[in-house]
Amino acid sequence: MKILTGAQIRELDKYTIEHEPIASIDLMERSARAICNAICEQWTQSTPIVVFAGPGNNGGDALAMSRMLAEKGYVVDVFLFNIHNHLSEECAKNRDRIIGEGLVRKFTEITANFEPPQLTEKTLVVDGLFGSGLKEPLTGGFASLVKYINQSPSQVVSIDIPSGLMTESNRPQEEPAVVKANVTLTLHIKKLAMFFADCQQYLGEVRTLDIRLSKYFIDTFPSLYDTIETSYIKSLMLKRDDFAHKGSMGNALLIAGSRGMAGAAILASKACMRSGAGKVTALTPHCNLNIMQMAVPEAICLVDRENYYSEAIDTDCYQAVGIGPGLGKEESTALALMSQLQQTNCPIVLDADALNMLGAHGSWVQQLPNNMIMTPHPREFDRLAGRRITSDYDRLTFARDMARDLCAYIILKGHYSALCLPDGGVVFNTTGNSGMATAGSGDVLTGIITALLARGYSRKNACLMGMYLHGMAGDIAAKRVGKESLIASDIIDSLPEAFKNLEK
Ligand SMILES: NC(=O)C1=CN([C@@H]2O[C@H](COP(=O)(O)OP(=O)(O)OC[C@H]3O[C@@H](n4cnc5c(N)ncnc54)[C@H](OP(=O)(O)O)[C@@H]3O)[C@@H](O)[C@H]2O)[C@H](O)CC1
Ligand SMILES: [K+]
Repeated sequence: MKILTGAQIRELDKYTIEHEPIASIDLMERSARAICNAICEQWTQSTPIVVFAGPGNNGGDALAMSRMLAEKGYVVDVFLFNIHNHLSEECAKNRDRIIGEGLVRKFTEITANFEPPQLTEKTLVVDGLFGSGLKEPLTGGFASLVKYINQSPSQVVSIDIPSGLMTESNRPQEEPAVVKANVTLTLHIKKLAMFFADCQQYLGEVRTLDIRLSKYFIDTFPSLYDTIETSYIKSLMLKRDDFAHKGSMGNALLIAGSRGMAGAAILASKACMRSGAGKVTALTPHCNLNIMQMAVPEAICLVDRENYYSEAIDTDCYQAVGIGPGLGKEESTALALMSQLQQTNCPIVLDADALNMLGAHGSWVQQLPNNMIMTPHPREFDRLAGRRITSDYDRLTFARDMARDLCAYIILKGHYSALCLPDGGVVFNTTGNSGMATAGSGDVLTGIITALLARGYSRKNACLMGMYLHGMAGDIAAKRVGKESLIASDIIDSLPEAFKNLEK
């Protein structure tokens, strides 16, 4: 599903209104009906409802929904904030309708001073103050109201997006004036902010309500942001030739491990073997040779004479190289890495210490050959960026620019891992869970993507499929062992089932 910006959503609204065609007020009626139904599914008529409506169409949605809830027998108190004596056309129409019907218990239009109502544990607050039309952080009276709502013991449902949260960029504020919702009922399309870790505290459970906005517009309108679709990933699956042999299924090399970090090399190599590569070779320090051979007997081992990776090797016989898990940060390792990158012609995945070493030698980042795949977690990325990152949006924007400038594929790992592409596009992954926040999980991803590259997937497809499979295997593992106990090996053990799901 594409993710549209606030400005694009306004165009989508306009397009739907013109081409369905549907009157703007009726589209609001449709949105309000969807919101009303969602609330009725979760809360009964015995729940007293307090609605805070703003002056724009978010407020209009809230007013129309209040009328519908009252028609269904809910006890609803409505507060409409019209401080500047200006309401959007649809908001004003819905104010007149609500007054005309007279079904809500209390309707108050606030033009100056506001005496807040009592909000108890039983109350359900519906937040329809501001939606996608918010222009800047809330201040003054609205900030105080948000604080009042957040300090109350009431459950809160936000319409479209919690009031105070911008649809895209949210800079950190000392005292953020953003509603903390228990449930966010977002209209038709998730907003970009909903994919960021630093916005999750405001969103609660996010439910997307279908309000039948133009499918044609969404399908044809170019968007920078997208999410992975299962059907698309399934369509990418390469078929295994019946006459395949290990030499035709991809020869992958992993440069991983150092003294005390054999585990990273083992996890990456096992994941690589489990992801379809015909042959996996691990280049690892001599001190790790025995443990490697015992733990991953399927892999071939090449050894470095030092206790760390110290020398670049010839990679002409490999179809993909993954570098970084557990590599350490010796200066000679960093030099070997740069020399390896210059002399390797096949696709390369850079992870963990490979990224940390690039971050430590700031100017090296700009010297990277084109088409690198990088899989940083937030801290690794911030080191690579070499400047202070202020928010998840800031990080994503910087990663997008970097992917374009370096012609690279950057996977920003997180709950919704984001693949930033050389053409400026971003694709969010939708599989995975918090149990995967565990040591070695990233090494597994490196192994998977390296295998997929060796198998013959393009860089973009290997990244998409790798993120998706990694998350799906994590989800399968979480079902089996639970999120608390999940370890990286469980993700590898679940890869066969994840692959089988894609073949269905
Ligand atoms: N396609 C859809 O998803 C549909 C969405 N709908 C709903 O409409 C809102 C968006 O409505 P819009 O009127 O564009 O915007 P808002 O209601 O969010 O807010 C606009 C008003 O807020 C004022 N404003 C903006 N920033 C601030 C601020 N920092 N402090 C105070 N006031 C602010 C703004 O005032 P201006 O003077 O700047 O104009 C407006 O008065 C969307 O979220 C959905 O809920 C439709 O119902 C149907 C389809
Ligand atoms: K809202």
